[in-house]
Amino acid sequence: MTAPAAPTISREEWLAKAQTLSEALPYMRRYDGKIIVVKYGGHAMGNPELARQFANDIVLLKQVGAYPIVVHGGGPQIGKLLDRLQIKSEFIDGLRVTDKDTMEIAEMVLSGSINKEIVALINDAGGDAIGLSGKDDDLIEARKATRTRRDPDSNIEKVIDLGFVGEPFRINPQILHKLRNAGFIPVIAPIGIGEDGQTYNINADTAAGAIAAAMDATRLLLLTDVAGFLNKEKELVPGLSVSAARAAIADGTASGGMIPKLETCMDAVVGGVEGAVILDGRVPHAILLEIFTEGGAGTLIGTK
Ligand SMILES: Nc1ncnc2c1ncn2[C@@H]1O[C@H](COP(=O)(O)OP(=O)(O)O)[C@@H](O)[C@H]1O
Ligand SMILES: CC(=O)N[C@@H](CCC(=O)OP(=O)(O)O)C(=O)O
Repeated sequence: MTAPAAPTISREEWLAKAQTLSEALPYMRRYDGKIIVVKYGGHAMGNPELARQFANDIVLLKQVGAYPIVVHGGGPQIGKLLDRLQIKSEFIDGLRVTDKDTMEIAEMVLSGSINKEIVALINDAGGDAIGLSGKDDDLIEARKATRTRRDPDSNIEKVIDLGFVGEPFRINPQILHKLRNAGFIPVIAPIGIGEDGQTYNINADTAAGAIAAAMDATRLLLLTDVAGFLNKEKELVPGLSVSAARAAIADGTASGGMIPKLETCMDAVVGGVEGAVILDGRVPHAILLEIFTEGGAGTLIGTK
């Protein structure tokens, strides 16, 4: 693709910007050579201006020497198409129960329209983005995920069938290293491939966490539509230990989509990622605020 035409700027305007840029540069070198996995949630994608800023920020990370990898969701967009087709959808612990028809729609939406929309946005911002799903070069090998529930009457633990919901069991990151060396920004749809060739629908947070751990990422950022993890009083919690995150799931403070987010962050930091952060994709330049400022943004899940 040809690079977008660069706008022109007057000498005076440029001098003002250059001053700010040269002052900001030392802070921006902080992630030089580091891998940052950014999960871009379906809810965070709604606003075109914020989407354009998101793409600019990803390109900026690349330009200051980091290797950004985007893993995207698209839950609301899958939901809309299912509604139009009058296919009912149910969530258990934040996971969409996925039958054969739902799997087909989820793959079309994730690997098709959404993946290409994000690729185009990043390319428009001047990056070299390339779209992949977990099927490309067997990037995400998955197997069937299950959840259990304790029956309150019998007190017996029952297995719940989620259909074609997958969980990653092996990441083959070679393609991501090759793309890094070639200067590309990967944009990954959370679709997995089973050993038997079955297609699996993977929660995008889970997919991002598995990629971050396999790539030894420095940061995993989960962009969503809330300020971060909120406590019972609905206040933002800036930092959470792994044990506190586990307790929040057990006592119900975290519910729905927050459950896979916290599970992902816990797995990522235990798996060696330095910091995993849940942050508000509705805030302008949320990624840059988190990456470059001392206090960061959102909720940081750490090992302590
Ligand atoms: N303790 C909590 N703090 C913040 N959000 C929570 C909490 N518990 C449940 N949630 C829900 O989790 C949602 C985020 O998950 P989800 O809808 O899956 O986002 P995304 O599409 O960005 O992945 C929030 O919008 C909120 O409704
Ligand atoms: C198994 C499962 O729940 N898969 C998700 C995949 C997309 C996703 O996770 O999108 P968000 O991050 O925007 O919610 C789904 O079908 O909605």
